[in-house]
Amino acid sequence: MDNLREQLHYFLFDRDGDLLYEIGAVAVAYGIYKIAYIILKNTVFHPIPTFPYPQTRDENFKVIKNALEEGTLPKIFRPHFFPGSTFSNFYVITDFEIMKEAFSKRSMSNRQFSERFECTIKNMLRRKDYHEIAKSILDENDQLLKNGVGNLAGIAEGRYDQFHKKIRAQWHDTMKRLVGKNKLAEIIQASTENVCLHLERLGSDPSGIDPRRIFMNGSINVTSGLAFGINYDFEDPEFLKIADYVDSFFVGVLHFILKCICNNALPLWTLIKKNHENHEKISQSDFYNKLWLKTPLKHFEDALPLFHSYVFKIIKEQQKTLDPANPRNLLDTLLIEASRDPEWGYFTLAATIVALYLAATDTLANTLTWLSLVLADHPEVQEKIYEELKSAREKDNDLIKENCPFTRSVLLESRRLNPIAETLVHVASEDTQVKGFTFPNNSQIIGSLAAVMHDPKNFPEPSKFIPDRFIDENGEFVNDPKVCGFSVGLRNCIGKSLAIEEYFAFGTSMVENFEIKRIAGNMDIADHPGLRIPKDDIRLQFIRRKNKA
Ligand code: HEM
Repeated sequence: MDNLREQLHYFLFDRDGDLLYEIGAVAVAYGIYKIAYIILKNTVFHPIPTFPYPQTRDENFKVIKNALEEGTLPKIFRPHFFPGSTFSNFYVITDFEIMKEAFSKRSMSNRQFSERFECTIKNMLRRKDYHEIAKSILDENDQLLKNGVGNLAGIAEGRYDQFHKKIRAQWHDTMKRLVGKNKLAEIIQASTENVCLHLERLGSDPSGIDPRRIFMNGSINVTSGLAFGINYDFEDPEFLKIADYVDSFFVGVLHFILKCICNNALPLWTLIKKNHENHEKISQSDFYNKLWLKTPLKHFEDALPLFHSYVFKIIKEQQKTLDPANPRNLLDTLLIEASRDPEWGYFTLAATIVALYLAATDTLANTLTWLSLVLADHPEVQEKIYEELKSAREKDNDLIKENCPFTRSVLLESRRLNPIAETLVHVASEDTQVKGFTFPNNSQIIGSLAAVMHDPKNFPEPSKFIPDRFIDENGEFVNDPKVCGFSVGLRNCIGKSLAIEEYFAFGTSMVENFEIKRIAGNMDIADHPGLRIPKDDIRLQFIRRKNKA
């Protein structure tokens, strides 16, 4: 013991040399070792390679396509958006089987949502006097008002938990009920007629139009039909208001998501704002809001109370005639649920309906716009569809899908050739094994649907438009699940079957009623940060057919 004490004394005080220097040297060596360890672990020894994944969809698609052609696209990779992402826990899956297995797991079916996300939303609601708005419209004794804001994770947010499953179940129940009563077909038919009316009015102009706005309106109207049972005329001032809210949301939604991500990712939590007399705490969210104040984020945050107020007014109206035994539309179903489940607060309910408007609009409008472009380039395909629809109608005036194999093949091929979106971000809620690889807890995962649909292993000559790609030797249409534009698994697109119905109805009426000609633009992809969509210089002419089918 004495020996040890002596040795320590010698080491610290008696020998030559500067102790601080030595401690410093050890610390630096340890630091270098740690950095080298992290770099090597995340590069050379990481089981998943990094790969470029540009932000804008035009660049992104180019990179993915090239890699698929060269056979160099990894089945899973970590995107290098910027150098630091080598160390991030972000993954992109490009292989269909891996994606299917991953997204069928509950632990891989969450969205990003956290206490900080909730705070961002709460702060926004506070700034907008949201509670006062709801109070001024809804009745004082309204159960919805008593429930408060409710669960802040709407239909496209939050964990894959009991509440999320309930929302999905209620949506699908409503759909089934409406299909059973033939209501859904009526709603879509009414919108289809409106779409054709406007294509004729505006699209016959020889200089052509970008038809997106008309398709967007068609989709907005279907959502209004489902949610509230209202079929608007596209020029109705109430309808124009909704279309305006939807537009404002699109201008700002990416900024809002960016703000939530910054809030979630950065360590900064509360700042102290000093003003002359007192110290006031401001949250990180308020701080970013000040930075973003004059940007499109403002459009988003300003549109939110307006859009929600609109929903509150309809709620108040609809409650007067609500029959709990006989829900007429989605809003009725949700109001009945809110009367027994306090998680359904006024924010949850309005946000769910607004999310459906948003999710349904841009996606479907651009899918239809790609279809119109493809058809414009292939007049012979238009004619073949036209003839098929004509004879299908002769058999049965209601268009029975089974009688239209070629049409269905073309519709599916256009969706395959022109995928609109990748999946939203999925978040792992625990370490999860998928085909031998462990996605760590909290990792974020995107499924590249474009990669699956353009992989030559899944679809030979994937860049070619092959109209009868999905017709078998007996002339029957055969669906292929690898055309997976609605994603796969537990968190796939909730509106998939509705979108397919709308796409069929709008697409077939377009060909039955018009010859489509391209006047300007091409198939180039816009430099959009979220969706893979045509550029806005496209112009198409819709010439009314003389012998309508
Ligand atoms: C052609 C049209 C559409 C396409 C290509 C499309 C595609 C997608 C995709 C790729 C996702 C992400 C799935 C994932 O992260 O795994 C999604 C989610 C979603 N879609 Fe669609 N969609 C379309 C139309 C619609 C329609 C018409 C509605 C509703 C009326 C809708 C409602 C939603 C909702 C609510 C989500 C979020 C689901 C969740 O987080 O649980 N979509 N959609």
